[in-house]
Amino acid sequence: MKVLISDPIAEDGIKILREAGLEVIVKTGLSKDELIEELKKGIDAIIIRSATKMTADVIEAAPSLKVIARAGTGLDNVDIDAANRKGIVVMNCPGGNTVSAAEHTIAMMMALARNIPQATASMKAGKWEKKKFMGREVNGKTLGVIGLGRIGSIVADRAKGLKMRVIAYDPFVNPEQAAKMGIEVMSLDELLPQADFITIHVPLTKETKGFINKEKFDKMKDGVMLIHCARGGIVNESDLYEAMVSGKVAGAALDVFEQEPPPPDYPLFKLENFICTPHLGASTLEAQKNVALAVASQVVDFLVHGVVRNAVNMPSVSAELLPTLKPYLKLAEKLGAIQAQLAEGPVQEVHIEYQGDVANLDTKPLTVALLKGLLTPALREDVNYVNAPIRAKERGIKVTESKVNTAEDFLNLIKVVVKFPGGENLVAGTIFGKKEPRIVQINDFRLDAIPEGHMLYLMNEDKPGVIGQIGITIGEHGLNISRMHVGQDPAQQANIILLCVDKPVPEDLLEKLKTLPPVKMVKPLELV
Ligand SMILES: NC(=O)C1=CN([C@@H]2O[C@H](COP(=O)(O)OP(=O)(O)OC[C@H]3O[C@@H](n4cnc5c(N)ncnc54)[C@H](O)[C@@H]3O)[C@@H](O)[C@H]2O)C=CC1
Ligand SMILES: O=C(O)CCC(=O)C(=O)O
Repeated sequence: MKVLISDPIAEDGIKILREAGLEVIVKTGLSKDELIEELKKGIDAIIIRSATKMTADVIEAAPSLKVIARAGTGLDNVDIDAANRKGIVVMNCPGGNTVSAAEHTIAMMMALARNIPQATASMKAGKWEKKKFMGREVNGKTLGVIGLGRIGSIVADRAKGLKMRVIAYDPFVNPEQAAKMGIEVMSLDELLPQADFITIHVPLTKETKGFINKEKFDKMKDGVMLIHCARGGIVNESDLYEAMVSGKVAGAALDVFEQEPPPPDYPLFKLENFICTPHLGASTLEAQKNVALAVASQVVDFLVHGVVRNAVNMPSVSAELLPTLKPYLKLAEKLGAIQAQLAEGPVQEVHIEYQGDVANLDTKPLTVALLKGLLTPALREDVNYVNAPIRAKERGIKVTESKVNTAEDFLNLIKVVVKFPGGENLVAGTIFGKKEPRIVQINDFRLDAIPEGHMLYLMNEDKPGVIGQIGITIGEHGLNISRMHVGQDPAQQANIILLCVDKPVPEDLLEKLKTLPPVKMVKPLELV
């Protein structure tokens, strides 16, 4: 078995791979064509960090590749859909570099506040510009943390040690749990004008791409300082440039960039109050040792022992059980994803009831798949089929399960109740035939819906002409409806409609649908 290491990892990891009898080829800094050539030489596993881009065409061109392993967290450089199509396992090792990334953030904040990089450059140029580099204390200042996950929480903890007031925006965290850490969770609109320093720790997703833009800079306090060590693309860098030139932002520290490395004429390089590092958040001896050891032992477990750990696209189930569990795993993950997208606030409790045939199976992997579906909209690649229960626990989500031998009107049923502040939702699904997942209940509404692709969930008054009105509005926005499921609740004189559409639902269509008088509620659901 051959392992290609295409980005530098610590020697300790390479040693583990060799000791397990694997042939290790270390070739870093490859161009795309060189990478494809290497992969064609019978490579079974590739170990990458952030520089190697595993795009669809690279993955397609790799004839024997079985696993893509990320020595670190972020998987935005891997086309997971392309890996799924080829049955390639994608794994990462989240957690190993968390402390390093958090410490780097604090280092950037202090360097920014005290002009350390600029003063170093000035002294090395033979100057002594004591007056020029007047700094600021962080003591007593407000730090706004956007994304209170693993890294954000450690940054918050360290900032409290520096006697800062810490406020946070993260719609998926439990505010009570954050309050125990002395962190006040609030809306972004409340956070932006209050923070003296803002630090970003969200993953790069469809929702967070370009998230920190002109509109957000305009709402920030005058003279705010921004630290960004999460992922390039979250901050709109040309809007940041404008905000710095105008003086709105007094200083910015970036570790990650829209383009890595940035082009030589990169505008932000021209600004004195801009400091930067070349994606060094995880570059410590400790983090690199942690992730190299973790990634190497995961690759050995997979190639030598057939055990999958920390995969983002495959659950850990034995080969014999997998065919029976597979349809239920898919259903459970979709139920979790629907619940996440319907919840009107951070999820606090999940109760899963397995009924009928499915109650007689090992339901542990199903609960894990469900939690993965539930947490993926918030955590993306940072949640996988192994760590989903831990991540749910970390976020203070109470998970309970029960089993019943009979399944109401079905042979099998998975019923999920999710509670969030001020409400709860029930979603139930079944497997029709041997493998077809169906959603059969949402709250009081009975229906029969195939959960897949881009969907729209609407609740409307049950009266003539409404469905036509909705259909016309969707058509006017250029979307094609491929399937429609209607559920009725005569008691409430209301319908729910689940529509499958051919592309993601644009914001303006959602806004337009909300203005139709019979429409009581509308939500997009992504079940790709
Ligand atoms: N600079 C570097 O070398 C490193 C960078 N990273 C980056 O840091 C990111 C964060 O890492 P972790 O803290 O381990 O991830 P995490 O998954 O523990 O935390 C991310 C947090 O962001 C929140 N979130 C998601 N979408 C949001 C939104 N739209 N608005 C507000 N909050 C949102 C989630 O609820 C979660 O609490 C990673 O995704 C990775 O891109 C990670 C390691 C090293
Ligand atoms: O491997 C690195 O240097 C970057 C780490 C990182 O960004 C991650 O783990 O998401």
